[in-house]
Amino acid sequence: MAIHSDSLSSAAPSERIVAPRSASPNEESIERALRPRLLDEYVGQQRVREQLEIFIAASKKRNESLDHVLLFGPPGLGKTTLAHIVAHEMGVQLRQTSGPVLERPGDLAALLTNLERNDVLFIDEIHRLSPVVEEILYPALEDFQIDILIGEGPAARSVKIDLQPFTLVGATTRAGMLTNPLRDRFGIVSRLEFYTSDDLARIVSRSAHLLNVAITPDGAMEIARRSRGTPRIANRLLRRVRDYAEVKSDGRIDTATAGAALAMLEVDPQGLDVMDRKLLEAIVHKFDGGPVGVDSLAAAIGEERDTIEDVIEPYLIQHGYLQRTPRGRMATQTTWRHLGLNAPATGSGTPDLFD
Ligand SMILES: Nc1ncnc2c1ncn2[C@@H]1O[C@H](COP(=O)(O)OP(=O)(O)OP(=O)(O)O)[C@@H](O)[C@H]1O
Ligand SMILES: [Mg+2]
Repeated sequence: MAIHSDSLSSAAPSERIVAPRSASPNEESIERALRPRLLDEYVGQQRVREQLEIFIAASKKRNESLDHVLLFGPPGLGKTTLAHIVAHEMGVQLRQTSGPVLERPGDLAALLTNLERNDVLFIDEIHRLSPVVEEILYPALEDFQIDILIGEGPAARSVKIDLQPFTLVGATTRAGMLTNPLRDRFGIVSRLEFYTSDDLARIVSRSAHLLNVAITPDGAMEIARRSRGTPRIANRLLRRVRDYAEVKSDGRIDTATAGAALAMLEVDPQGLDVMDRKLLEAIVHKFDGGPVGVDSLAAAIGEERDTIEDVIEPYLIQHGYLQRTPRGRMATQTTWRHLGLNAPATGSGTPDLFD
């Protein structure tokens, strides 16, 4: 199966300015610098924030580890950020790993046995844990114990090891790909939503402040509106707009500079970028508006299926540009209009549900 986290960074020619995945080590270090450290600084996601605030306060009061937390939602919405915040608010250390990195049961056992009381173990891309590693995790999550096999062949015996109580924070873009036994072991399951423009404008202003960039509230809103509901994209657009403003004017970002810079970056006023338009145009022009299966679509635009499903599609579906039906993906009236086309009359493949 394709590894979606790599598909974008390796696909330099089609690297999207609004691709939510972090593209480079350089960007990662900037992300770290912009990452809020406390729940209070974490903008938006009010429901998730309120829940965590209560559960964290209660566990601290009882001096217990926080219940295991599953965070899911599209890339760039703040899952890693939230995992770090949980550890910070709990006043404990965070150990970080990811599903594909944990190849053998011993890898996980080593991590688990090194945890200190109430620590947070953060497993990113937890849907990609191998079944043998997942097996080790079950008793660890339930009873803070692991069973490991020592020796080989007939002399092999299983030994129980007690662990310190800890909190697993799992993150995934695909909650549907988690096995039921694993999902059932999370006491707190939080779904992150796309951010509103107001929330993103606050994030842009905060980041601008940290980066020492002068920006007007309107300029921040202009960037926010075109960020596909995603803080990672908002921060990335902010940096590119800053470059533009420094070269083309006095460095200050207002509506006009933001608009001009974003137009240059081919992010349209609705925040859709080249890849979004390519996908929508393929459905409309090559498949008469659909329905078209995701594999055919992937082949038509030269993208991985996973990238379409994880990265491109969720936002388009939520904003009514795309409809997912049992027979495949379909363009909507909004899509035709967005591409400056007249939608075909009802009955020719485009649902009229949206008008
Ligand atoms: N609620 C928030 N408030 C302020 N900034 C945020 C928020 N959420 C995310 N960010 C910013 O967006 C960037 C990306 O967030 P993060 O790395 O946590 O996303 P993610 O959900 O883990 O993505 P992925 O699925 O790719 O791992 C962070 O560096 C942070 O600066
Ligand atoms: Mg992450």
